Amino acid sequence: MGPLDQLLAWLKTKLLPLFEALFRPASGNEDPDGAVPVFLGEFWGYGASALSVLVLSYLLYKGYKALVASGALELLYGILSIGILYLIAAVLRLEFLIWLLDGIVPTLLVILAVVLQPEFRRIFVQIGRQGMLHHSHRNHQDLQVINNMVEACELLVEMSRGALIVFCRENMLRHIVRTGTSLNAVPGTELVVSLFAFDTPLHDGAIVLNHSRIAAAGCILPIDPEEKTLITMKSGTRHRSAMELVRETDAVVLVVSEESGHISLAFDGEMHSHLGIAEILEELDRLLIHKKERRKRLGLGRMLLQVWRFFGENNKRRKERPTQKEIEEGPENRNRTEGG
Ligand SMILES: Nc1ncnc2c1ncn2[C@@H]1O[C@H](COP(=O)(O)OP(=O)(O)OP(=O)(O)O)[C@@H](O)[C@H]1O
Repeated sequence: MGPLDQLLAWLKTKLLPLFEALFRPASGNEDPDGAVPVFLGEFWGYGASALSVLVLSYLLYKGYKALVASGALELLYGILSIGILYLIAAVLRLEFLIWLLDGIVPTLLVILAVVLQPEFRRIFVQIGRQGMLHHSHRNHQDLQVINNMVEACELLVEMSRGALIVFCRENMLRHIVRTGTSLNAVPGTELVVSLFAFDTPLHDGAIVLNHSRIAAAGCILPIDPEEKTLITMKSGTRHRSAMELVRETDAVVLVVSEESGHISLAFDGEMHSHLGIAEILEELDRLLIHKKERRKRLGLGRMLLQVWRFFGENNKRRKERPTQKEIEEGPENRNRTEGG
């Protein structure tokens, strides 16, 4: 008998009786299938209900997070409104309304499924990419790295170059990193400027930052060819791809426009253009740095200084910010108007 056979025989003699004992039905609480562990026998009824509630809560929580991250929260509000309407109709016994809703709701659901197909797609992409059992931890980014990236953006604006800088949060964006050239480099200002400022092979596409390292450069972000919202109609593919990424994932993206020299920040399904540098830094700090670290770093004095700087910059920006009319007219007309 070889050592493997000996091990198997030992496992059989030791473990089999243990398993049999474990899965024997509890006395007085006979389980017809005999599949309930004996030590759980007494509490199985409560345990099963608690487990179901836990699993359901977890699924609802994950579903809600996917909805928020996919920017399709309005969809949930719409469905909830119909549910509330139903409830009111049932409580007040509004027979006609109930009859009407009974007739309309199934058709409405079909129409919703067709019209909101892109939103549904995003929700499922979100769930698929994150995974239901994804461990929730915030991707750590250093304050220094954030400062470096914003500084690099400012330098690139001066050089009239564009850039796409993606910060990962919980989603590590492996599917995006795979499309580029792996770097695993320290994100220094000079390196990022060198990547985007010259027509080298890596200047096209995006860099992806993961745990305060540049995971890859030259990455391709997704683009929805059917996207036709106002922002995307006026923007080129760089801005559209950033929008699509923050709709599908929880990433935060810095976009430097080669054309206009604007630095925009995209996150949570929205693109924020016309932000001041202080506001961008403030937002990145809020979005990417762990709360505990921020609290530690920001003593009361520094926090007041930040608030002061934030509002100062905000006021200055508000004065400089173009009106909706000026945005629609475009930069050439604006300059002409300004010049008289
Ligand atoms: N899907 C994408 N993924 C990554 N990078 C992209 C993608 N689409 C475009 N880019 C980058 O954006 C660059 C400029 O694209 P385009 O001019 O269409 O965008 P834009 O939004 O008008 O930006 P800009 O205001 O800088 O001109 C491309 O050369 C490429 O480097």
